[in-house]
Amino acid sequence: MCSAVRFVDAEGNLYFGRNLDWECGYGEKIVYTPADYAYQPAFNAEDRNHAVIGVGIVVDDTPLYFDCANDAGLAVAGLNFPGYAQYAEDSVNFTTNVAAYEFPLWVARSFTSVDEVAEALKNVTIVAKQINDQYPVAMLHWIIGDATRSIVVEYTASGMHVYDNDIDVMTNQPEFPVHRANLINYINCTPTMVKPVKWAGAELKPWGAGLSAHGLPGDPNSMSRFVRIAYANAHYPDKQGEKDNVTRLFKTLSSAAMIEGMSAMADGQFEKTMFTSGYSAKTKTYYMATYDDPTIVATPVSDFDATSNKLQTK
Ligand SMILES: C[C@H](CCC(=O)NCCS(=O)(=O)O)[C@H]1CC[C@H]2[C@@H]3[C@H](O)C[C@@H]4C[C@H](O)CC[C@]4(C)[C@H]3C[C@H](O)[C@]12C
Repeated sequence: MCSAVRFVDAEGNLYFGRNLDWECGYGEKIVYTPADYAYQPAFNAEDRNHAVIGVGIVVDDTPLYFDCANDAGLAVAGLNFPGYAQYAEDSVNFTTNVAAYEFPLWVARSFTSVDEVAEALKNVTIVAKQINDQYPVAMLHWIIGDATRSIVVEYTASGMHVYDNDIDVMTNQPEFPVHRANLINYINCTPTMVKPVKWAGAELKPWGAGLSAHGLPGDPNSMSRFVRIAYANAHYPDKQGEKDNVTRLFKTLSSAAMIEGMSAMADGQFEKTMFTSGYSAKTKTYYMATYDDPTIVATPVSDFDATSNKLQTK
């Protein structure tokens, strides 16, 4: 399972992050793609050369991002969507064809805003092409955010779907509209302190804080995590400054984190939050903490050589 969130600080700067929940890692690191890197799109997409930073692996000199952001403050994350995602088997004439493995890179290299991405996606085919035989096509959907808004991109048997994401979170299956509609089941949940009530002759007093959110789902399944992280994100008070907003990012994501032992996958292995990562557009910094080391490591874009044309990792 994975969960993602977007919000802005009191000055309107984007913060965007995700949990990567899986049974194992892929050797992922912070990967920096400088503007002058010679990106060769898999098909006919053009490269508009934004510098990109994010979490991923490098395969055949190509950055395969799990999540990333660019110098314009546009961020994207891929989350599992098996059973629903269905990409085109081959490229389609007169459309921009993008391989699923390069989708986050293509988004972050090419655009400066969510509006621009949404416009371009009207004529995009996402193709089920592998980068090589070692890596199967990952069946994903994506959340894309900037300082103004976020969208969810789902490519299914019925083609491309781009949803306005007015709740600014995402998890896994099912489709975004089902998650969004399911929130209505929880609109009774509020963060207010419950007042004592009288039932017959009895005065019933709350145990303490939190009772007004009774019914908020606590389990790790995707729909429950969506509700929980949406609730956390919607009610977190606005914060000033980098430190408090990075705290907000990691605390909000921790509300949907997977703890080893709570949830086994089909192969019997437990899922856990392998890492939590996120981007601050205010300071152009990528942050990351892993399951085994919760220390949040900050990697500013300025740590890399922007004048080089080589991929750089940390
Ligand atoms: C496993 C990750 C998704 C985690 C997630 O959503 N888990 C949910 C579990 S569940 O189904 O809901 O149970 C996804 C997110 C990004 C994916 C990676 C990126 O797409 C980049 C490459 C793409 C290649 O095609 C495959 C390897 C890969 C390196 C992918 C491996 C894996 O599929 C990743 C790491």
